[in-house]
Amino acid sequence: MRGRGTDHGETDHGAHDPNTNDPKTNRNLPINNPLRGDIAAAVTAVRASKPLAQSLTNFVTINLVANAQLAVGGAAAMHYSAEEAHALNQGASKATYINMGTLLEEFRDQYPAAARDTVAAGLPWVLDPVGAGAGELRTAILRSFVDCPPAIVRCNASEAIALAGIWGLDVPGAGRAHAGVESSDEVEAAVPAAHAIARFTGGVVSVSGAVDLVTDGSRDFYLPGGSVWLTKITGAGCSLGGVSATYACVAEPLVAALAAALHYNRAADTAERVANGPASFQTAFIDALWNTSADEIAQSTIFI
Ligand SMILES: Nc1ncnc2c1ncn2[C@@H]1O[C@H](COP(=O)(O)OP(=O)(O)OP(=O)(O)O)[C@@H](O)[C@H]1O
Ligand SMILES: Cc1ncsc1CCO
Ligand SMILES: [Mg+2]
Repeated sequence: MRGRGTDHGETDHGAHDPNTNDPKTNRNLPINNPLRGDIAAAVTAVRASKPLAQSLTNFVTINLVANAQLAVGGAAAMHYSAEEAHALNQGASKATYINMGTLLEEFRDQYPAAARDTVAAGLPWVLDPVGAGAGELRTAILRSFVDCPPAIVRCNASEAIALAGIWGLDVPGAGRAHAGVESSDEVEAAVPAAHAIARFTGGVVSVSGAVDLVTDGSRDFYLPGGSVWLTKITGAGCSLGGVSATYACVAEPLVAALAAALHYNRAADTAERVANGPASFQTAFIDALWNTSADEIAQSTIFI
C-alpha cells in the first residue's frame, strides 16, 4: 500500500514476497502447463463473446459487481427473482452468481429456487456465502444449497470454515459462529474446509486473502500478489465472485476460478502503483481489469 500514511497503522499484508506468504511450496506451475493456455483462452473468450452471468447479489456492492463484470468483458443483469432466473437460464445467461450479503425474508425461497433452476438448466453457479454463520435466514438458505451445489464457492477464509460447518462437513473449526463480512482467519486456516467443500460439491473453492487459494479438492493453487487496497474498498470479494461467474460462462470451474482470481491480482498490482487512496484505487482497478492482457494474467506466478 503506498500513499500518505494510508495504512492507519495496520500491518501491510501485501502479498509481494512469496517467501513470507507462500503457505506450502515455492514451485511455480510450469510456464507450458496447459492450464495456463486455458486461462488465457478464457480471458480472450470473455472479451470476444461478452457473456452474461446473472446475479442475485447484495445491495451494498451490486454496482461494483456489475462494473467489474463489464470491465473484464462480460455482461451484467442484477435481480432477486427465481422467475427471472428461470427466464434468463433459458438462453441469455450462461452462469448465475448468488451472494448472501444482504438478505430479505423473501430470498428464503427465491435464492434456493434460482440455484435449483440454474442446475436444472445445466448451467454453473457461483456462491459467495457472505457472513456465513450469521443468523437463521442465512443459515437456512445456505443449507438449502446442498441439493444443488455451486460449481464455484468464492469466499474469504472465515466464510469457508463456517460454510463447511453449515453443510455438516467434518473439518476443524467448522460450525462456530461468525458474525460479519470480514475474514478473521488466514487462508491457510481454511485449507481443510476448502478441500471438504470442493469434495462435497464436486466443484471448486476459491478462498481470497493475501495469497488466494483455488482448489478442486485434490489440486491446490496458491496465487500471490494483488493489493491490500482491495480490502479497503467494499465488494472486492463480492465482485470477484461475479467475475468468477463471468468466467464460468466460458470455462470449466477450475479454469474460471483461476482466471478470475489472477485477473484480480494483476489488475490490483497495476492499480496500486497509481492509487492515492481507496477511491482512486477502485477507479484504477476497474481500468486495469479492462486493460490487463490475457498473457499477463496467464503467466502469473501460481504456486502448486
Ligand atoms: N492482504 C491482502 N493482500 C493483497 N490482496 C488481498 C488481501 N486480502 C484480500 N486480498 C484480495 O482482495 C480481494 C477480495 O478478497 P477479500 O478476502 O477481501 O474478500 P471478502 O472478504 O469477501 O471481501 P468483501 O466481502 O468486501 O467483498 C481478492 O482479490 C484477494 O486476493
Ligand atoms: C459490508 C457488507 N454488508 C453486507 S454485504 C457487504 C459487502 C461486503 O461483503
Ligand atoms: Mg465477502
